[in-house]
Amino acid sequence: MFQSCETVGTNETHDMVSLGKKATDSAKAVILSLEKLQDGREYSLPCPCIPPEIRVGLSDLNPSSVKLAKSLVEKAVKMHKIFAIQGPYPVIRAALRARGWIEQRMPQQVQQRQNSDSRSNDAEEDNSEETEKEKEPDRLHSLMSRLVRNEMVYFYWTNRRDAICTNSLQKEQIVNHFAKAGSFTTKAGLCVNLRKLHWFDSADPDSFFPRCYKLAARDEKHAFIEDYRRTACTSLLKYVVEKDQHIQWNEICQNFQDVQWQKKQSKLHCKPLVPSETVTTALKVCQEYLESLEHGDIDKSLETPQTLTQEQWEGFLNSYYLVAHGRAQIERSGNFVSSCKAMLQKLEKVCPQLGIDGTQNIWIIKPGAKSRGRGIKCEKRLDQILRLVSMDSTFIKESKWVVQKYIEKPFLVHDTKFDVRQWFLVTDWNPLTVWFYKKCYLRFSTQPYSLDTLDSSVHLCNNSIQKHLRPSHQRHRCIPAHNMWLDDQFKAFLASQGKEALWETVVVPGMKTAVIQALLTAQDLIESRKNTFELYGADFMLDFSLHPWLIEINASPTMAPSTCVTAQLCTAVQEDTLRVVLDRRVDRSANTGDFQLIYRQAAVGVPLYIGINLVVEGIAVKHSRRFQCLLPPLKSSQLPSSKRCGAVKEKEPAPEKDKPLPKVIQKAQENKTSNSEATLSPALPSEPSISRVAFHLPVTVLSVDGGSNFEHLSKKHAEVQYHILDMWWQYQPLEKLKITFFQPEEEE
Ligand SMILES: Nc1ncnc2c1ncn2[C@@H]1O[C@H](COP(=O)(O)OP(=O)(O)OP(=O)(O)O)[C@@H](O)[C@H]1O
Repeated sequence: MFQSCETVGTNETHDMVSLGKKATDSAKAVILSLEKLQDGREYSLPCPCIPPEIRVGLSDLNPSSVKLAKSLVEKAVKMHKIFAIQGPYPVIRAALRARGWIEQRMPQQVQQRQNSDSRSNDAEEDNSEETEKEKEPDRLHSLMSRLVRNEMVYFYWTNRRDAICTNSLQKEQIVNHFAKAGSFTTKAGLCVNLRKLHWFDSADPDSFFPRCYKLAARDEKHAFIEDYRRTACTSLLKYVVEKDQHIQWNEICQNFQDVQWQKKQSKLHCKPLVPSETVTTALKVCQEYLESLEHGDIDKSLETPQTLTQEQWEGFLNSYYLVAHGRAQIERSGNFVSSCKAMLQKLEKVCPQLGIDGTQNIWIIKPGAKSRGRGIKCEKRLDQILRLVSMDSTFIKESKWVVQKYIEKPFLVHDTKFDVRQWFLVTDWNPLTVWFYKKCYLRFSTQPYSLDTLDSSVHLCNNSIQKHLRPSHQRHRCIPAHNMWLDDQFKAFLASQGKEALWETVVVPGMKTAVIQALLTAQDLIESRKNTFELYGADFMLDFSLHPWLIEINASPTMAPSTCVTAQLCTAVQEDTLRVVLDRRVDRSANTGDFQLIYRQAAVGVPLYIGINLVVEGIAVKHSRRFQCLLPPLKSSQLPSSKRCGAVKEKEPAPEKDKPLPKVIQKAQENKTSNSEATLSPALPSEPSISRVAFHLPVTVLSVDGGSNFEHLSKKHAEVQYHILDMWWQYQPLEKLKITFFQPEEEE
């Protein structure tokens, strides 16, 4: 289970020693528990890390072993301790067995399917060696597995949700995947969902998630092109400012008769000159963008010509490429330095991502639902980006490609790029309950960071890519050959730079906030189920000021002990997950290891069910004859006395389609004002008939209190709104929902 490292520095050696010790300790613990087992005092079973000599072999299966197996099975069945695992998770298996659980083997096909699968998690990176070890027969466990083959499984750990049939799950069965998590565990899902953040939090997703577009959607493609062009403008301004600083520095060098500099200068003079209008155009576009953010463009008529025509944009981008990628010079660029600086300062206040943009306008193009760096490419020219996705044959089929702004100025360790793998655990979606792992690890690139090449070996830090590459000779020797660091090693590095405090004040809080915000935006879409939990692996990058940027969230993050770093941390995170989801169920004060509860929503009370499905109360819009309700009316006598009201106006029921519509009381009162309000009191949120509620109100909904996902509320007719109510009720039962209607203009 614990593999040796290719190169281990002092720290790693220490880690391995402690790991080795851990393994021996756990073997000793198992021997002890086996000894206890003989006395019949404690039930605990050997785990796969036990040396073969103490494993129970076939010859050991004498009548007394069989008797022992039977009694253990009997006890496990009585205590509902039967588990099943799909995928290479020896740590989970060992930890469950140590708790007295007995495994029911999953059918062979389910186990095999995992290997051929290529979904959006990165679990397939897991080493086959572990799987081989798993196959090593352990006769006593095999016997017990056979004995429990017809028992109900109480704990499933799989690396894919569809490995088990979730429809037939009993309430008390625990599973490690929620349904519909793709809304934030796929690149396209995260890209789309984070835009809804304003409904849940005042935070701006642009402050922690690099802007991202789904290229297959026409409007998104258009938005991307606009973004690309605007970024070319800001990048040009940055270039002018940085160039000036560079020249100033070179002048200092020149004073010291730096020959190297002179050589470079002469080379530079051979480069083409780009007209200074390129900079004035960029400044103009930026100015207009600033005005549009302040809605200064709102009164412009649609006929007002755009800043640049398509052809002018092409001309501008060509000049920009010559400067930023070809290192051409800009005519009299020195004259624009102060205006470029001033414009960038203004933009900084309103564009939270200006800091991660460099001068090159690089974007990273990712297939929507793949993992381990497959199909990812960095590009810097607009035409190349668009051509890449449109020419790729998979693009036509795969409508989920996303293009994301590349973080051009990451925080580097000894000039090497890295990203951070951070785990978190969700144990409930309603109320949302999130556990953050206190430990994480860094994954380095094998090559020194440079924007002169856009090769994956430099820019993608996935272990599945980097493990095949030989580390560059230029890379600093502090970075180990296995390309990983524990968070503690990074903290030590920060300390050496005088930045130690930033880990606790900037990096960790930033990662926690990003995780919570990503989950909040997905909450309404996830199928919540009690006795379900899910461990996720979020990837972050740090910018030059150590601010974390969320790159993606993986369901079923890899647990492969591929290096000494992952061997240590993946083992720990799996054991701690079981502490949270199993030990804490029976003892609220149980040790949760390195998991820290960081978010728990206030519990949402389920309204008392009083036999009524839905109550609509409120003040009808003026001219209530136009109020049409498609719900079947209740006869007055059917109403509870408190709800009977002379003003109730019963409408013709809508023709029934396939199933009976819910009972609804509609209570409306005439009102003299043109505004109107209605309060809806939902019944049990699980009541399926809620989804049939439909209102046809010729009104515009102005505001909704207590709501969550009301994206479409500005739409004119409330038919759209019933769809929203439908979604909302499923996940967030509220006692009251107040909707303010606006009286529309009278129809002719
Ligand atoms: N916007 C970005 N800016 C800079 N680097 C990025 C960006 N997005 C991704 N990367 C780099 O590319 C790598 C792969 O990206 P990403 O995690 O999105 O892909 P993946 O194939 O799902 O990887 P995994 O399965 O390991 O999570 C990241 O680990 C990171 O090093």
